Amino acid sequence: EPRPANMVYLRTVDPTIEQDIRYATAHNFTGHPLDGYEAPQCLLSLDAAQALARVQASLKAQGYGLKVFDCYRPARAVADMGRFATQPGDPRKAEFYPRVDKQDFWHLGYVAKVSNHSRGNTVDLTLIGPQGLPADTWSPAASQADCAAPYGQRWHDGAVDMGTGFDCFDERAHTDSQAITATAQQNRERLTEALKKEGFVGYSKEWWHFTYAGDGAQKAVMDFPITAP
Ligand SMILES: C[C@@H](N)C(=O)N[C@H](C)C(=O)O
Ligand SMILES: [Zn+2]
Repeated sequence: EPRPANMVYLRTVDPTIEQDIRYATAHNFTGHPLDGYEAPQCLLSLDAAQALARVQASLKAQGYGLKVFDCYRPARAVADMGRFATQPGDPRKAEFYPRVDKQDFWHLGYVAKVSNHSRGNTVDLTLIGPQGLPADTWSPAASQADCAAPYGQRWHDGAVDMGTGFDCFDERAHTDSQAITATAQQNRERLTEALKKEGFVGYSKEWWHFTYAGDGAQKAVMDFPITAP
């Protein structure tokens, strides 16, 4: 399956949006790079990428910015997540899902059987800002800190305090959670408001997950691999 012409590299639309494509690395809830991520690149539909660039511009005017963790996700990567749940081993449980069994990700709403990410209009992202601690450099030997631990104690991804880390499968990651600090609640609101103005719809179970609804039509699921430009 070739890459459709309307699926573009976000870097070519807005090189100022930071990228840390976790599923191209082992620093994600499965502990391995996912099938189909041959390069750490954010691909999105042109409409979604241009809308995200407008969000970035509006956040920059406020002294903030975006960092994306996942964009287009090949269907084979979604299948890889499904296989992970059926196989023994939890190499990254202590960081990403210390209070949840991996078999429960689907019914709890943390992972989709068919993901909108595979339609090219959905993005996982966070907010960069002046109060953010500098990003740590990850290696497989890095110790695992609970993704819902207080801001100073969990993995520093370069973002401001969002209440939890990315892909933290925990009730504190629910967008409207009251079990996080007032600062983290304000940061979630700033991120959500900026995205909403440009047509992105959030997700109640994951503060980082947004789908661009501005172009209306439901898109087809795709499975071409993510490769270097
Ligand atoms: C796995 C997580 N990053 C995510 O995107 N979850 C939603 C529900 C999905 O899989 O589409
Ligand atoms: Zn997502």
